[in-house]
Amino acid sequence: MAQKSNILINTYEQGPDKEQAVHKLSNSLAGELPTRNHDTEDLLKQHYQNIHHIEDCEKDTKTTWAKQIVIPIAYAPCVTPLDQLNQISLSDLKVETHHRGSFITATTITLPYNFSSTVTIIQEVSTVTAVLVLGFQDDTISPLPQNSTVAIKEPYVQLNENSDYVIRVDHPSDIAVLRGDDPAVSMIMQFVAEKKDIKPVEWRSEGDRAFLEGKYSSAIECYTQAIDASLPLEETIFTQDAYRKRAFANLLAHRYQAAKVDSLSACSGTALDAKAYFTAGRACYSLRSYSESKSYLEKSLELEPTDIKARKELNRILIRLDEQENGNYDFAQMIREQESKIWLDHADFTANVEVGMTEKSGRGLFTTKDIAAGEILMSEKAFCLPDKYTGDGPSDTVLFNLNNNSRTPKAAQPALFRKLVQELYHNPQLCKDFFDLDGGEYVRNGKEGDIIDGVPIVDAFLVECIRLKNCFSAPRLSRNLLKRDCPEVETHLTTATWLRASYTNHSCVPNCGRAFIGDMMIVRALHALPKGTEITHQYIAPDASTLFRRKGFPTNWGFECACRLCSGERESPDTIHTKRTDLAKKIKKEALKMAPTSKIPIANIRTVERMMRKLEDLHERSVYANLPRLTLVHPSIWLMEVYRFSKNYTKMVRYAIEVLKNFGFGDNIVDIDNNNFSMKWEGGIVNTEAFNSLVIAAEGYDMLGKSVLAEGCRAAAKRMFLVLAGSEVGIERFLPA
Ligand SMILES: C[S@@+](CC[C@H](N)C(=O)[O-])C[C@H]1O[C@@H](n2cnc3c(N)ncnc32)[C@H](O)[C@@H]1O
Repeated sequence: MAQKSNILINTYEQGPDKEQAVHKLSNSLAGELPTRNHDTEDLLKQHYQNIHHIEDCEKDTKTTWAKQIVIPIAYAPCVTPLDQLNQISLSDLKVETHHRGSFITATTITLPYNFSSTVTIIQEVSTVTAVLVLGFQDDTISPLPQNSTVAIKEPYVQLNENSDYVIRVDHPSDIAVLRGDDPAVSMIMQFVAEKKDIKPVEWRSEGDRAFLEGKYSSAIECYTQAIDASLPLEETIFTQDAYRKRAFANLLAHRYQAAKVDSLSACSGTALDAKAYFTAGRACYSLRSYSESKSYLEKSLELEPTDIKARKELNRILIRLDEQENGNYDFAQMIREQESKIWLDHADFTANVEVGMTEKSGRGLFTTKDIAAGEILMSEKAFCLPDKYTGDGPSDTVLFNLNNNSRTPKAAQPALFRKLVQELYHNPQLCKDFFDLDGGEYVRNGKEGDIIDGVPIVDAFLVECIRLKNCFSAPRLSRNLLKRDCPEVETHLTTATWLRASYTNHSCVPNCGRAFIGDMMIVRALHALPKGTEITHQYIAPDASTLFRRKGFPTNWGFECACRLCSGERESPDTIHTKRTDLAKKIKKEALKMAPTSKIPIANIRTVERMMRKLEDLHERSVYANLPRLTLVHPSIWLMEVYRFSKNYTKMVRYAIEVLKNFGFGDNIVDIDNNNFSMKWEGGIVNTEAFNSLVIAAEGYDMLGKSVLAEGCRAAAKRMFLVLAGSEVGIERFLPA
C-alpha cells in the first residue's frame, strides 16, 4: 500500500517484498519461541493506529489505495477433528511452525482491522495476547467481531518485526468462531439467563419472532431447539410445524440443502404438505435440480390445484428444463436480463459434450453427437463470478503469490480467489465438482471438501492453483466487443470460473468459440464437428510470434502447444521466425504508428505495402500454405482501414480479404470469375478483427456493385457473429444490410 508521509505507517500493510524478507528471517528461526518485546498495550495501540490509518485512507478520495493481498508459502489445512487435537497455550507457539496435532482457543479483544487482510488481537484466559491474521475474507459476514471466541486448529506462527509474531490462518476450515455478535448466540444466552426450563413452544415463538425480524440464523437455531426439546411421539404435529418453519427460514438464509431436507421432514400426509412441497421445490430450484424441483411442485399442486404461486413456479421450472434438455434459450430475454444483473437465472445445457481422456492433454471435452456449424455445444452458468469488470487502468487490489512470485494485474483475480474460498466454505455440496478440476502440480491432502467439525475442508492454496489454471476473462456482454461504429458499449472484463468449460483444452486454431451474456457462457462450434471430436478453444488469443507463444504456454499452463499452427510453424527455422518477427516489429514501429485516417501520406502507404510484401516473402509456401500468417494481420488491417478512409473500395476490399487469408481462411476466398465467395472455416481463426473485415468487405463489394460477393461476406459475418456474440440478437446493428 502506498504510504502518506503525514500519517502513521500502517504496520499491517507490509507489502510482498517485506513479507518475503520477513518470511526468510522467520525461516531462519524456525522452531524457536519468539522473543516477546511488545505487551498487550503496545499491540492494541498499534492495532487502532492501523484502523485509523485505513479510515483516513478511505476518506482521501484523491488517492487510490491498493489492497495488496499476499499468499504465503503453501501449507496444508488441518484435517483432524477438534476433539482429537490437544489444546496448547499461546505461550507455547513457536516461530515458523505448524503446530500439528494441537489447537488454541482465545477471545478477540479488539474491533477487526479489515483491508488487505483481516487482523485482530486475541487473548487467552491467561492474558497472553497475540495478533491474528486471516488470509481469507467473507463478504457475507463482517469478520471476527470483538468478543468472539476462536479455536484455531494447528496454528501457524510467523515472525513479525512489528508485533513479535503473528498467528496466520489461511484456510477457513482451520478456525472456528463463536461470534460475539451472533444474534442467535446472544439471544439464546439471554433467553437461558431469564428462564431455566424452556418449553418447545417457547422456543418456537422465539423462532417466529426472530424470523419476523429477518434474523434467519437465530430463527433456525430456535426452531432447532424446539425440535430437539419436543417429545418423540406425542408432538408429531408440533415438530412437523417446526420443521416447516425451519425449512422456510433455511430457504431465506440460502441454506438450500437444509431447506429441502426440513420440508420433506415436515410432510404429514395432510393438506399442509402443499406448503412443504412448495418450499422443497424452491430449494431444489436454487440447487439447480430442476427435475426434482418439478416433482415437488407437481405434488404441491395436486394438493392445492388453485395455488397461483405454485403454478407460476412450475412454469418457471418448465422453461429451465427446456433449456437444460434442449438448449432452447430466449437470448433476447437473456440480454435484457443482464442489463440489470450479472448473475442470470438460466439452466446449463451440456448434453452435447462429455468429459473424456485425450492422448496428450489429460482430460478434455468431446462431442456426444454430430454438431453443425454454429450449433450450441454447451451453455453454462458461472460457478463463481465476481462483479468486478475493469479496464486496463491500475488495479485497486493486487494478489501476490509467494509460491510462484506472481502478481495479478486485474482486480477481478483476487476477488475471484476470495469469492471461491467463501463459496466453497459455505456450500460444501459444491466442493466435489470444483476440486475435481486441474490444479497442476499442487500436492493435495485428499480430504478437500470432506466435512470435519461441521465445515468442509477448503485448502485455500489449492483453490488458487485451480483458479490460475481454469479461470476465464469475460465481458458482461460479448456482443459489445464487436463494437465497430457502435459507441455506446462498455468492454471491461471480469475473471470467473465455469466448471464444465474448464475441461476444454487449448488450441491456437480452435474449433469452437465462447461468448458471454452476464454470467452465462455460450459455446458454439465454428464448423461441423463429427461425434467424438475433442473440442478446443483459445485460452488466450495467440501472439503473432510463434517463438513468444512457445515460451508462454509452459510458463502459464504447464504444456507445450502442439496445435496445427504451433506444430506447423516448427517446420520453419527459428532464424526465419526471428527475421519475420523483427520485420513485423519494424513495420509496426515505423509505419503503423499513425492511426489510419484519410490524411496518411501516400508515400507512407506505399512503404507499408512494400514492407508487407517483404514480410509475405518471408513465409515459406511449404510451411504456410494452409496456416494463418499472424505477423501479417496487423499491416493488412491497417491498409484496409486506410483505404476505407480514402474510399478506395477496390483496395479496401483487397486488404479485407488479405486479413481473412492471414487469419487462415484460405488463399482462394474470392473467385471473381465465378462471382463466388467461400472461406475455409477449418483452420481459420474467428475473432473480432476477422468479423470486422467481413463487414468492411461486404460494404466494399456493395460500393463496387458486386452484390453477390457482398452477400457472401454478410453470410460469413453472420456465422461469425453467432459464435462471437452467442446469439444473433441485435446483429442488424453490427452488420448493416
Ligand atoms: C483448464 S485445464 C483443461 C483440462 C485438463 N486437461 C484436465 O485434465 O482437467 C488446463 C490444463 O490442461 C492441459 N492442457 C490444455 N491444453 C493443452 C494442450 N493443447 N496440450 C497439452 N496440455 C493441455 C494443461 O495441463 C493445462 O494446464
